[in-house]
Amino acid sequence: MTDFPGAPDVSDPASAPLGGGRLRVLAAMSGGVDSAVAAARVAEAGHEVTGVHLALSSNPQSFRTGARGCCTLEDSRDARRAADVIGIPFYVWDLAERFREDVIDDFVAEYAAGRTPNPCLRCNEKIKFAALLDKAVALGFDAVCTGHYARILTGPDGARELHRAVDPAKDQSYVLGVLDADQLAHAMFPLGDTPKEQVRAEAERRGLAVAKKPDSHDICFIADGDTQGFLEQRLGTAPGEIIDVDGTRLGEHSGAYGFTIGQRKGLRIGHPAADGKPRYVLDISPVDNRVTVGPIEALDVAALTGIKPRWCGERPFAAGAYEVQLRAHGDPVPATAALVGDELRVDLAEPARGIAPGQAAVLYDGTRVVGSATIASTERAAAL
Ligand SMILES: Nc1ncnc2c1ncn2[C@@H]1O[C@H](COP(=O)(O)OP(=O)(O)OP(=O)(O)O)[C@@H](O)[C@H]1O
Repeated sequence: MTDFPGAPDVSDPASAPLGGGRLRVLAAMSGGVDSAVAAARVAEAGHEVTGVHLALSSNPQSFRTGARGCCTLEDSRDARRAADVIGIPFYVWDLAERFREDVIDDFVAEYAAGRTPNPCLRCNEKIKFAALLDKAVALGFDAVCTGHYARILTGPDGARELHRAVDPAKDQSYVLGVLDADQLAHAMFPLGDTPKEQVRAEAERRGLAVAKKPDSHDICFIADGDTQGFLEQRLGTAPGEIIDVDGTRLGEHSGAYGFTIGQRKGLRIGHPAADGKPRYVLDISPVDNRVTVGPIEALDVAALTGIKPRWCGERPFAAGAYEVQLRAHGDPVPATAALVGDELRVDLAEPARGIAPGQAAVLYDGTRVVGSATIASTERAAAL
């Protein structure tokens, strides 16, 4: 039915969440090349596709700083033009209020609490596969299709499973690890089998004007990339101390929230540490507004506890050996994982460096995403 590998065919059960045949699919179109090609593939495979762009900023012009953020007016126009080329109906839905509450306010609150959130994961959890999917299902759509790089495969028992994309540089399964079985049953990721360069070439062949549009950067609502400035605008300044692991005062900061575990650059340390070695952020304490720094080896973590564990797909979790990924672009680490009460305990087979509370610990069994939990605390590999 289609020339493109990974395109969901109407006769392929893995692409047919609700029993097969021609599906009514809502394609989430950001105005970028990935979601345009994803929508085109699903339409070409014979499904009935409607495009929707989400307006996620209440002031889209404010995102226009030259860098590519999300949902500028230009993005919305690009998405509409792509829908026209594909030949599908297109709408803009305003989810700015939900996005502000569930993603931006949460992002600010997490930093204020000394944690390092992942807003893309939060957006998938609360916006794309909650608010958007709920609305889609209520309107009679069978599935939501996005340009995420991940694969949905059918396991030996017939259950749908989330897997890493074949292009490791583009794999987004980490930020989709929060999806439960029901959300997975209504999701389509048609690009998971294709390297990004092929997606661009395909966009060109299909006459999509976004073929050469640059990729969006990490945090779409901070278009200039200045997270520190963004947080300072919302949280103000709160001068406090930077102290060494032994309690020595080394300098000061203008707000503990501006730091991330493992950070080295941007530390205003007035006095060198006693051992003369460079210092890295080890701990952020919003209660006493203190940032603790130490030598690089103090960042090595041997174990962690994750809260709010979620299992991706239908298979129940079983304690055992897995790989765990601890940040969006990090390498997976061999580990054993078990539930202790309602928390996930993960013991790493080798120490991992700079693990920040607030990030997700995503468990993998080979390429399959098993589930995820939010890192709440870590245990150092060696005593200082
Ligand atoms: N404003 C939006 N409106 C509708 N869908 C969106 C929007 N932003 C993101 N998405 C959907 O979520 C997917 C993943 O978002 P992400 O920000 O990672 O985009 P991306 O990988 O740069 O893809 P694209 O090239 O389509 O922008 C997109 O491919 C798209 O399907």
